[in-house]
Parts: sequence; structure tokens; C-alpha cells
Amino acid sequence: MNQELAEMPMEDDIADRNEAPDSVPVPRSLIPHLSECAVLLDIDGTLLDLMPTPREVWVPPGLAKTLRRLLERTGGALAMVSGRSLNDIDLIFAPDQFPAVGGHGAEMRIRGDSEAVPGHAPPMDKELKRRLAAIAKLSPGILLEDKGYSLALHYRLAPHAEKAIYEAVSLIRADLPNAPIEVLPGKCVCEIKHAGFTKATGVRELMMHEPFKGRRPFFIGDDVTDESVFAIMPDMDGLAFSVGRRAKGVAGHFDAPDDVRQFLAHLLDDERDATLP
Ligand SMILES: O=P(O)(O)OC[C@H]1O[C@H](O[C@H]2O[C@H](CO)[C@@H](O)[C@H](O)[C@H]2O)[C@H](O)[C@@H](O)[C@@H]1O
Repeated sequence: MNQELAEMPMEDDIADRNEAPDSVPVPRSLIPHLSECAVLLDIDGTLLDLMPTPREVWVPPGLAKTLRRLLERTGGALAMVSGRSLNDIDLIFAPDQFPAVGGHGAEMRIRGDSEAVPGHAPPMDKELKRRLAAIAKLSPGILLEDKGYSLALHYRLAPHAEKAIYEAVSLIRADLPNAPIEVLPGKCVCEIKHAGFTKATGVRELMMHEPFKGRRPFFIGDDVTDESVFAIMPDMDGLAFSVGRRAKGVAGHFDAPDDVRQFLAHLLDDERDATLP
């Protein structure tokens, strides 16, 4: 082998150096031993930096390896808890597939290689979807994301349209007072979804299944939609951490997704876990 090539660090080695934590804002000592933990992670704005559009997110070097190792060290009890669909989560982390609560609780998968648990959310009524989708025509820059069971109107590229979007959604809802839907405001996004499930209902259900059952969860999230999970962590003897701000009821917070990534990598440095497979 060419000597220069032989001495070139592998991507994972580079990743390990990049992930070496300079400062860890949340003390590692707050987290129980990984063999007792369930690691629950929001994606956008928590694990990954926010991007102008949903398709532009990317997984920084080293993160995939960190997540794979955490999955191993927790005996499979690591899950994404996201507003994104399972399909979308898989595209982002391909070729890795993780256990996940997707679509704000509309979908759930207990293991990375298992099928989604069926029957969580029915598809949204076609006529309702057509009316909501037409809101995207209000301004160039409004992006429509169709998750089947819900619809998201993104206005990060058209911030001036926020008020008009919410008003248009309100008018449609006023027309359909009995429709079992709710509006979920997120970061530069207005999502319309079936009422009756949330990230919290998804997490409660996930935690009833092995290998999550009986473990102490810790959840990291950044958005308003994560607050339902922050609120239920004490019920499971768990801990919540927010990103970008100190949210109500959290044990600590991180400044930015990069701090979360460093923290997760740091958890693997713990000697107590070094002997585990
Ligand atoms: O629960 P999460 O995993 O945080 O997902 C929340 C929403 O994330 C995506 O939208 C957000 O991230 C985009 C990429 O950074 C950004 O462009 C957008 O403004 C954000 O709202 C995703 O598209 C949504 O489906 C998720 O609900």
C-alpha cells in the first residue's frame, strides 16, 4: 500500500478527534450508567444543525459512529424522537437505521431493523390535505412537506408569510370544527396533524417495550414540540435536556447541536462502559 495512503487517518479516526469534547456543558455525572439508560434524541436543532430547508440537513463526521456505539452500549435502547417520518429519518442516517418515534408520535419502530408498529395515525383526509396544501401558494418560498398523516408548511425561506399561513389554517379549521386535527407550531414550520398523539404518547409507548422497558430515559430536544417529552421524563425517573435555551423542567441545557454531539461522544469515554461489548 502507498505509504502516504497507509498513514492517512481513517474517517472514523478523524471523527473521533473531531468529537473529542473541549467543554461539556451538561455534567456527564447526571447521566446513569449506559447499561441502565434509554437514550432518546430529537433530530433537527438537537442532533443536527438547522438548515434552510428540510432536505439540506446532513450528519456531521463522527455522529453516526457515536450513535451506533451508544446503541450498542445501551443494548439497543437508543431512539430518535422526531417530527420527521421514519422514512425521512432513514434517508438522513442511511445506511443506519435506529429505533424511532416518528411524525410527532404518529409512527414508532422498536428496533432499527423492525417494521413500524402499525395503526398509529390514519392518513389525513384528502380534501382537507388539498385545502391545506393550497396555503403553500400564498408566497414563493413556502415549502410543503406531506407526511401522509400530517402536513407541514415550512416558511423559513418566507418568514413574512408566517401570519398569513396561520390565519389561513385557522379559517380552514373554523370550517371544520369537528375535524380531529391540531396545529403544531415548530421552528419556522406550521404542522397540521391528527390530534391524539404527541411525541410524549410515542415515548410512553416506546418505553413499554424491551429493551427500553425499565430503563431510565434521558431525552434531549430543542423545540416546543419536545416540551411534551420534557414533561413526562420525571414519571419514568428520567431526565430532560434542552438545546439553545433552558426549557421548563429540564435538568440542564446545551447551547447548540454541536455541544450535544460532543456530549454524546463524551458518554462513550466513560471507563465503566469501556468493558462492555
Ligand atoms: O422533531 P425534530 O426531529 O426536531 O423535527 C422537527 C421538524 O424538523 C424538520 O424541520 C425543521 O428542520 C429543517 C431542517 O433544519 C428546517 O429547514 C425547518 O425550518 C425546521 O422546521 C422537518 O422538516 C419537520 O418535518 C419536522 O417536524
